[in-house]
Amino acid sequence: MSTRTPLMAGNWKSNLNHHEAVVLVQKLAWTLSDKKHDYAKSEVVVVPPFTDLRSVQTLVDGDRLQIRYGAQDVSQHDGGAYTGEISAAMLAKLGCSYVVAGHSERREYHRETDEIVNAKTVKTLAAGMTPIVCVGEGLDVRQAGEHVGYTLGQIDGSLAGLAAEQVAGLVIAYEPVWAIGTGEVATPEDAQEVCAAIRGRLAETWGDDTAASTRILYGGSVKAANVAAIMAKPDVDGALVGGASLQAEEFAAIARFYDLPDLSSGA
Ligand SMILES: O=C[C@H](O)COP(=O)(O)O
Repeated sequence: MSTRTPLMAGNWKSNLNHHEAVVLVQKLAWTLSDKKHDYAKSEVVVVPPFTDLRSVQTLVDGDRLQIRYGAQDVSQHDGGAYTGEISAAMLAKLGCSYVVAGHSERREYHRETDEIVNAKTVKTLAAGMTPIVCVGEGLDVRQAGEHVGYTLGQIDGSLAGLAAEQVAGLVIAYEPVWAIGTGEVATPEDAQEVCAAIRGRLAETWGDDTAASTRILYGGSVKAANVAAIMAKPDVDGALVGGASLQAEEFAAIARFYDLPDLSSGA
């Protein structure tokens, strides 16, 4: 039986100022508390913009919330003369538990290569935080039937040179680009196919024990209405949620996937 604690991470992207961030985290915490959310059944993480992190830290620490938080990106450099960059040490000091590395929007709009994602992953680990390394194919690759090989190539490049214990502790998010923000959700079988292939590649490269420990998330138009069916798949350990994480009730329901019916089975 899997010992991987499910993880629900809400990537707010470039949404919500620091006042709005406080309101959303308060509502989320209250909703989860009201429903007696079991954090052992799913870990809940918010990933706000950099400008919100200090406010979220103050709220989480002050109210001793069990919600964790992370950053959407990190510099590949240690600090110094890199205007606009935020170093891993700065994020660790703010109490971040997680850092997203190589989200498809960074890969596409900021030309982040696997080498850059690898450097960011290494910096995140060195600073004592957990990387959420994103991979996933675009529509053209999917239509060509090359989605598995393409995604495994991103895994090889993004995780190159890491030790087995580092890979065991990090998180991978499989996000098919064609399903992000489009309302077009991959089927649970689509998600399982690629997540299982990723776990297989981890086993080949770092061994079975490592592969059994690494958490693999699915991302792309996840909502309360579809999360239970996706989470029923054996190699899917959680979700990286975009739009639906901006609404406290909806994200709380996603976090509580274990109480939702799996609508795909007709339940
Ligand atoms: O990081 C989150 C993903 O890009 C998914 O976004 P979405 O849930 O809005 O499709």
